[in-house]
Amino acid sequence: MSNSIELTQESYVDSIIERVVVRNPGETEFHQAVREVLESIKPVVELYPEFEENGILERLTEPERQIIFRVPWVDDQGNVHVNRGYRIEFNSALGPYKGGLRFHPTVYPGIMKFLAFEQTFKNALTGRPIGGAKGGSDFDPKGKSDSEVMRFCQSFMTELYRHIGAQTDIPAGDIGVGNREIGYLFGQYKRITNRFEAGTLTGKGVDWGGSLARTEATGYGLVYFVDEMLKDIGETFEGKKVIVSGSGNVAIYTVQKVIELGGKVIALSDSDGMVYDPEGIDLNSVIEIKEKRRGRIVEYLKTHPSAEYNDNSKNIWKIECDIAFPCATQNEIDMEEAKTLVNNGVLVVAEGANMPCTPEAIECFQKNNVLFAPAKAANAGGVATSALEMTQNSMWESWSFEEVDKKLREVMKNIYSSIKTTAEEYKKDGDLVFGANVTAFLKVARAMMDQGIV
Ligand SMILES: NC(=O)C1=CN([C@@H]2O[C@H](COP(=O)(O)OP(=O)(O)OC[C@H]3O[C@@H](n4cnc5c(N)ncnc54)[C@H](OP(=O)(O)O)[C@@H]3O)[C@@H](O)[C@H]2O)C=CC1
Ligand SMILES: O=C(O)CCC(=O)C(=O)O
Repeated sequence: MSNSIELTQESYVDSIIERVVVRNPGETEFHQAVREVLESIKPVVELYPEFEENGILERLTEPERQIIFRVPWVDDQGNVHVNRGYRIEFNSALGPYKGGLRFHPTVYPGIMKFLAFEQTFKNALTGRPIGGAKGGSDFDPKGKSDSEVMRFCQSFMTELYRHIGAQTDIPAGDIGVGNREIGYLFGQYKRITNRFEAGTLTGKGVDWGGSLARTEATGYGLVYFVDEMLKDIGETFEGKKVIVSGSGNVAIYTVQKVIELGGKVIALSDSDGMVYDPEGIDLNSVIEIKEKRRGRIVEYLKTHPSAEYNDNSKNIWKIECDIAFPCATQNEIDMEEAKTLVNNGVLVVAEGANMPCTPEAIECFQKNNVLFAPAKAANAGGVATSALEMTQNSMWESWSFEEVDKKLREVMKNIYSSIKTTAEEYKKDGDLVFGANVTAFLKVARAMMDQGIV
């Protein structure tokens, strides 16, 4: 009897993976994200036949709503351009849809769906009442003037506004969407709706409804998470050699917190290349180049001639380090980079970006006893602080930096301890990928069961 139940349940999970591949042809990142979650929760799904009876996995892998729209805009020379806009409202079992917007030329449905699917589980881990969504456009803000970015954001919001709201769907930033873009998006939302509805977007300017520490939150939260992992093995950041890929929002504030805790960051990158500074990266220069001037990381050499530059950003993983933080984009660490990191004696790999390590790379880290922190847990500090921004908005309050930072630290500590405990309960001690997937899945699945077939 128990054998037959096991067989049925196993084929249920496999059939859902197959179904996702068939129903979403060519969307490889989405297939990858679904496979990663479903394969790891398989033994748990087997324990609860009611999940199959209620079509939980069929519903969990199908977005509740997918919005695709035209975004026309005019450049500074008067030429008309047309981009494509997306909002994937994936799952609202735990609360209103919540997740960032990505503006990058590689954006297509496969990337939007993988991000929105992941966001559903990440948001569940934060302990805040938020569902999962993601959106964006194939628009490339690089090289565009502020006026062009403003006109694009206004056009994007002219369609998006009808789908979002503080109780419905609350977008925020992601790659290519920072404070500037959120400002333009919010301005247009306010103009169209005639409502100053602060809780509709997060990542706002601190003078008009934004939360202190939201800018820093993803990077700081990532480092707080790893600090907990290190504590468990009697270690700290003190004196550790650290590599951080990317040089955007997540990377910059990861570097800032690592330095504060005594670590030494020796390399950073952007999509053109990487810099290696054995003396320790000078963060103020990076902030000036990347955050203020929107320049290229190679410019670091102008003020730091002893640093080295390499025009292949993947080469960053060849540098020997104790802790690696991939904070740029999906699938930036494949098997080859993972093997190099392992051979160089890496102690911890923690994902700041969403899905930066391929499944083969994760397997390589886990087989070689590298402590591995999956994105949906380790980078959840950003969205958790967005939820704190929503709370402040609904209370018409602004909390101090210290207050928000303290809450962020508690959230990261709680995520670490809950996913670690889940892994132990299922005799998978130390497997934080399993712990994160199962903890989040059970929370979302049980809420879906409570709410009926919707
Ligand atoms: N912002 C947030 O709160 C959160 C973000 N994330 C994730 O973190 C990651 C980074 O986001 P964020 O920092 O906000 O984005 P930003 O746009 O601020 O920065 C992205 C950085 O990554 C670099 N980059 C992009 N592609 C590559 C590549 N192929 N190789 C090397 N570098 C690359 C960019 O370089 P260039 O300047 O050349 O474009 C840039 O430095 C994403 O995966 C995002 O989904 C996760 C949780 C929350
Ligand atoms: O703050 C948010 O709502 C979203 C952050 C985000 O996009 C992410 O966690 O990947």
